[in-house]
Amino acid sequence: MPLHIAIGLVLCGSKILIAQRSIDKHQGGKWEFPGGKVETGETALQAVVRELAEEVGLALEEAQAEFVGELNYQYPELSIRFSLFAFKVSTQCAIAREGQLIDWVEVTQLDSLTFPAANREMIERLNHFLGLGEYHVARCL
Ligand SMILES: Nc1nc2c([nH]c(=O)n2[C@@H]2O[C@H](COP(=O)(O)OP(=O)(O)OP(=O)(O)O)[C@@H](O)[C@H]2O)c(=O)[nH]1
Ligand SMILES: [Mg+2]
Repeated sequence: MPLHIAIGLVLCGSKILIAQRSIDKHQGGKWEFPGGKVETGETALQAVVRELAEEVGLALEEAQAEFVGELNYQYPELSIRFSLFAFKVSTQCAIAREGQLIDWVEVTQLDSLTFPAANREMIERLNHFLGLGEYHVARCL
């Protein structure tokens, strides 16, 4: 059974909230999107709202979430199913409640930061969700 993780893609204008994973954890020291394990009896949506409150002090409502998608990723040591939810917020009022480093970065700069391997596809899904995917320039006849 894969581990089920709920991820919050918290957007404020063109920026997104990221946090640094503590060094002693799986994929420690890398950047992450806030989120965590879906607990027994909880939906992924309930989990993401809880994790965003616990980790970065955001009081969000389930109704504010926009479902972005699900993705599976197989680390050599761990198989994970991620449920991705976007939240559009109007102020950057997150606080690092677990002593972690947090930052708001341009979505277009995510590619230049070090994330766990699973995040490559997560970022692609996010870009697609935001309409920032690949554009095919129409050729004029
Ligand atoms: N939160 C989060 N986890 C990620 C991301 N990318 C990624 O591979 N993961 C992996 O997904 C799992 C998430 O676990 P977590 O450490 O956030 O779980 P949690 O908040 O419940 O923490 P806990 O272990 O302290 O109770 C980890 O194995 C982590 O390496 C990401 O962007 N955000
Ligand atoms: Mg977490």
